[in-house]
Amino acid sequence: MSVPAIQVEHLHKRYGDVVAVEDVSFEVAAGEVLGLLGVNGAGKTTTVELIAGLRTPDEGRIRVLGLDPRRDRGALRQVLGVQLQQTYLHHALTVAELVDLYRAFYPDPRPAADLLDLVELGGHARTRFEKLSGGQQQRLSIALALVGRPRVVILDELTTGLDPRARRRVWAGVEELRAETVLLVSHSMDEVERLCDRVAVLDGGRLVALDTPAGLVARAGTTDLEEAFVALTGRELAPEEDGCPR
Ligand SMILES: Nc1ncnc2c1ncn2[C@@H]1O[C@H](COP(=O)(O)OP(=O)(O)OP(=O)(O)O)[C@@H](O)[C@H]1O
Repeated sequence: MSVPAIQVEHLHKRYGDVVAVEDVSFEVAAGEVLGLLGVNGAGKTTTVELIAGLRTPDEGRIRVLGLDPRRDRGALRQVLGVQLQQTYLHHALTVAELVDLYRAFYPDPRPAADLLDLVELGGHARTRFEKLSGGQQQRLSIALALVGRPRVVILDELTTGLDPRARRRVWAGVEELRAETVLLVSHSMDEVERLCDRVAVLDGGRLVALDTPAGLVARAGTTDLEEAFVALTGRELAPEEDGCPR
């Protein structure tokens, strides 16, 4: 078997008295799409920020394509693409200007036109970021995560707050990344069912289950993933947490 793209071993992270991540271990195979599913505060964002080298673990070992995210930051930046929850993009720049800015960071960036086509923003190259809709801003942040042809992509809250049509367009874009390894943070059952090979269920900072969507359903003895999630965590995802307005 090939070396995993991401290895996380016995990861711990606290913020003061708050235990955000507690003894979490998992691996993501090269080419796999792994979902991180959990309610607000489950530790998903902290976990991916640790993997991206944006935070330092209190304990534990992380490797991304064999690189240590803190020690090998420069090398990691060339192989990892990250779309995190908050965007810190310059609101007065246009879509094309932002893409060009990001392209300058990489030796062999994707062509700007290909990126904008992938996220269906080709017609908005001259639009300022602040004038884009929420869904368009989200799609641009995904395009920017892919500029450097990353081998590993982290997508956090991919479609939260988007309408159903925008969600489907974003999902279609992610499905085109099949050659890459993807770590996808989500609140949404239909999103992980559609996109993920396996799903890691986090609750209270702990990994409570890791399996295929069908495997989680079988293990919980339920009929669907939503029921399996409730059975595994004792919690329900609130309607506003699943990214799909009702
Ligand atoms: N910078 C911080 N300082 C203090 N506590 C934090 C910080 N970031 C996160 N936490 C706490 O750590 C815990 C895990 O938060 P985290 O954001 O990782 O969860 P999450 O599963 O990503 O939640 P959400 O779905 O709301 O983004 C929560 O209790 C949160 O309040």
